[in-house]
Amino acid sequence: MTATAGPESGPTGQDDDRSGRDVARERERGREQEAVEERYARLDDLRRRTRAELVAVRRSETTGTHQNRSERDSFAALHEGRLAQLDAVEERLVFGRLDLAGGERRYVGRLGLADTAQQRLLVDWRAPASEPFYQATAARPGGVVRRRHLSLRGRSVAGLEDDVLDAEGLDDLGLEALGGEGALMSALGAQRTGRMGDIVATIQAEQDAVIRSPADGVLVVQGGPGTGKTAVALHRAAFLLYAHRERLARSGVLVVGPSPVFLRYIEQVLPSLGENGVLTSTAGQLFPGVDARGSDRPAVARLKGDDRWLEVLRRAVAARQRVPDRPQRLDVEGTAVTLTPRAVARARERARGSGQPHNEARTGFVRDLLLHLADGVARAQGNRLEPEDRPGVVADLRASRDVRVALNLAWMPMSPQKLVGDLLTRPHRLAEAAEGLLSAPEQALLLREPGDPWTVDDVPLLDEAAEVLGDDETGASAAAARADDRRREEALSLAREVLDSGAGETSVEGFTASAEDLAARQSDLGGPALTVAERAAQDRTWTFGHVVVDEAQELSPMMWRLLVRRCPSRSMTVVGDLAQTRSAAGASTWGEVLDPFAAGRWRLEELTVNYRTPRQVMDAAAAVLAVTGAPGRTPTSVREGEGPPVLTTLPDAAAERATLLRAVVEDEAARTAGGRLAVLVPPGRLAEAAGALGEAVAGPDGTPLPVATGAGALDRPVAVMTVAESKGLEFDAVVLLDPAGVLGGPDAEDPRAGAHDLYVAMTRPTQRLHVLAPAGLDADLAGAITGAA
Ligand SMILES: Nc1ncnc2c1ncn2[C@@H]1O[C@H](COP(=O)(O)OP(=O)(O)OP(=O)(O)O)[C@@H](O)[C@H]1O
Repeated sequence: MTATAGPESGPTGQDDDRSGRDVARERERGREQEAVEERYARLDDLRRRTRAELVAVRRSETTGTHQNRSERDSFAALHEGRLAQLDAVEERLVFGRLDLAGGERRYVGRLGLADTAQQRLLVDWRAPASEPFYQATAARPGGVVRRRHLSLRGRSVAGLEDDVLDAEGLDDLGLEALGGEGALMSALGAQRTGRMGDIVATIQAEQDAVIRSPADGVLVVQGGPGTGKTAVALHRAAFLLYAHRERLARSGVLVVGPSPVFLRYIEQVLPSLGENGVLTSTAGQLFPGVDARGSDRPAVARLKGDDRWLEVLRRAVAARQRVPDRPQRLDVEGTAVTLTPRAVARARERARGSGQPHNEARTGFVRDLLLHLADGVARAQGNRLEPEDRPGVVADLRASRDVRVALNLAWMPMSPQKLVGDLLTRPHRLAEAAEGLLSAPEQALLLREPGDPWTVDDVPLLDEAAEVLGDDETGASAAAARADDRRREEALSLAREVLDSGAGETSVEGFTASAEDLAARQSDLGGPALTVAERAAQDRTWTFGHVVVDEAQELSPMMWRLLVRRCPSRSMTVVGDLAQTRSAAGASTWGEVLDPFAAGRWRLEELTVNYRTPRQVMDAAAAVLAVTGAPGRTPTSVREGEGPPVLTTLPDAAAERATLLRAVVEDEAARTAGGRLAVLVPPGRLAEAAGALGEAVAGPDGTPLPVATGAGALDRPVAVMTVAESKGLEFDAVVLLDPAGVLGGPDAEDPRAGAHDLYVAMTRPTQRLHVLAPAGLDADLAGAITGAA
């Protein structure tokens, strides 16, 4: 049962004419306004106090020791962080109220607040006490009599909506079910802004169960388009940070998304939930120092994602540990010594036997051979090598060019970039490592020009190579990492002492300064105060407390290996939709992907309701999947739309095509006045579409509406992008150019990929889809698009 009291149901005439019910509603809204104001007043008060504390810390004298300065900077950073969190919750601070059977009333909001007497004013949406707000139903009220949604405009209560879960338990108010637009519907009907927003006020029960699911193991969230997978994954990250703050503040949370544009699309969600410390990254950015943007052709991507590469890389490294064919004469300060294959083979055997990675094992290899050669130098000079002479002789050997060259040829120190780069650009290197593993045609496919940029598909190869190679600074960075760990431990115990003294108190739930927060800052002794996320981004060996992977169906087995290295605890949230897989290296079942590294440790949850795409458009997208031979389970749309997609035939002549495209875009822009529009195209049509639309189209009132492609597209009213770029995004209206072109590419060998691309494109709009197709479109496909099939 739902009752609403919003502006539309408010007073319409003179006071005298108001029905008793209107008066009751108005009075109720007034009461809620008071409650809301009290909570904002408390928030303002906390902001003032935090600001004052920050000023005091900044002004405080320190005795000037390194430790004191560091402590002061850490507290300053902590207050700054808290202030940012308090500022982030301004909008819709309070959005719900629970009335419980025993008479208790709980306000639910974006953070927890208590008054000066420690009486609870507001419950954080993530706290257990808020759970019934999302979970209670009429069938299972769980002690909830009424759930109230409050909608705010600024700090004013603009509307109330009640779910009466237990009419028996209700008191005097007696709001009747008006069945008006609920909070959810109005959230879904709102115009898009180009950026994803949070959904705290309207999380649905099936989504809430996923968000609050325990942190351990791999949670796979499978769901069709628009089911809120991305929203749920981000809210889950915020929930886990709340529920496990101690642990996660120190180890960090990583969110992996499909593209830089997507990361920009979601960038405001976590900060708006008061969480700033999460590292977001594309798969192409997961190897520090490399920012891979492009992908390989599907056949190449599939090959690079294959775990045969483990053996290829192992062999490629082994091939850099070489025993010379014959003895070599080396000049050491005028003395000739001989390096025999036997000596090299023995040293290699021992170094390999150490079990260390290549670059680290090299230290032992070199030491062995230098000692061996030192004996040779002494013998050549007719002496016995005395222990005290050894360092001098070894220094001579190290200075000898001949010795350096010989040792490098036998065991070359190597970077991952060099190892993988050589394999991809030098046929003989690849052949030597891939013999019997990759066929000659496969090897030919992999080869590319030297100097070509790294691709996303190269990233897991680089990371795997780094594992086999180890540190190339002969252990220097490992030692640095160990020193770092030591500093972190020291900082942690210092932070605990500081907190034990009571200096970190706050009355904001969930914002309690933890020793880990402080330690995370303080361990940057001497350097700029890096956050955990910033440090993690620079460190390939960083292990995160939790990893969230969006669009996970696209990742190859090699990429999964990389992710597991970043999160050995396997506390992961993996969201995706197998029906949207476009990468040739991606998944067709979750078991196939997850069993190799998390057998028995992953669980599947499904989301079944599409909150984005209107019903008629979703039906058409499902029909398209069916006729293109890639049927899959599709979600049910929660909203009715204006109608099925419109299909218009494109003329043959280029100029006429451009005119039509422009006219359609201008018409759609007029209908979505102020909203966001996307023109989605197969890659081969990007230039044509961008050229036809130019820098702007005419807006409804004649003002120009800017058009953009690429990274800037999200901020413009009209975005022109390929279907691949539109993954995970949404727009009020979509104009889809050339569906057969989308279907025919990108991978002729894998028709599934084209069908899934078309499905992705068709499910991006929240309002309308207009398809423009060249003449001769397959009749079944046309029927499916227009809903006639
Ligand atoms: N409970 C909710 N309340 C309000 N809006 C919601 C809710 N759940 C989802 N949405 C909205 O629905 C839209 C789709 O959500 P989201 O992008 O997370 O879906 P998705 O499953 O990741 O989609 P896709 O796989 O197609 O990219 C977003 O605008 C999101 O804000």
